[in-house]
Amino acid sequence: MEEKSGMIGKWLKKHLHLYVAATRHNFVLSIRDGSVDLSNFKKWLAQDYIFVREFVPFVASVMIKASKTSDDKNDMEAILGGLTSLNDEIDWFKQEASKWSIPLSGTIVHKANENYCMFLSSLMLPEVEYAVAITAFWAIEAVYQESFAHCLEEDNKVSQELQETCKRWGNEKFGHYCRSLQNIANRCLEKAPDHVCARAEVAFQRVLEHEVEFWNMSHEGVGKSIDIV
Ligand SMILES: Cc1ncc(CNC=O)c(N)n1
Repeated sequence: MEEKSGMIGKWLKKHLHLYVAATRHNFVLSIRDGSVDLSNFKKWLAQDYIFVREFVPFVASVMIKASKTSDDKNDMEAILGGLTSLNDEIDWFKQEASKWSIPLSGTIVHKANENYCMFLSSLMLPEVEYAVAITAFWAIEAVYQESFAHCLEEDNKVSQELQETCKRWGNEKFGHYCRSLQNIANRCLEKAPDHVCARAEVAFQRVLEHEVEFWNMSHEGVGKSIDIV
């Protein structure tokens, strides 16, 4: 009998080092302690805008899988809620980019970003089970929620101009949303056959690895990027 925290609770313990690497990355800690280099922040913002635009069809594909396979109609509605908030999010990125005068069009896609987006595409394939897709979706959201909630803890030294970014993902409402995704994923995993659970666990680890690479990229030069026409 799985303990209350379910399969994901077990994986969070088993892969704690990777989860901490993704949610307490030096880039995140530098935002929290106010030492972040603004040029690194701007690099991250421009790349994340590209990522979120690729994330939208991925979330739509999870919603389609939910509509086809889930036994609980709330799943699709929860995922639809996430999709609609991404609509506001893209507008927010455009406003932030103009505030920082970051030209969004023509941004060179960094290799780590391109790899992450290719991973998202692989999860959109119809043969990828819903339990695998919803686990990856939860993990992607949870990494940002945990990272930016950490930045908002008391005794943080986040600069005034970065407060809004931290609040975007670090707020309690998004935290509640991530917990609802976690519950949906756990319910799916409880019912999934072992080989599907194994695939979901691998997807969870891959998300964490890609998130670490994504944070790393804001430290490196743009050298390792490629042109996407
Ligand atoms: C690289 C990455 N991972 C997770 C998120 C959070 N989800 C949508 O906003 C994000 N924006 N970017």
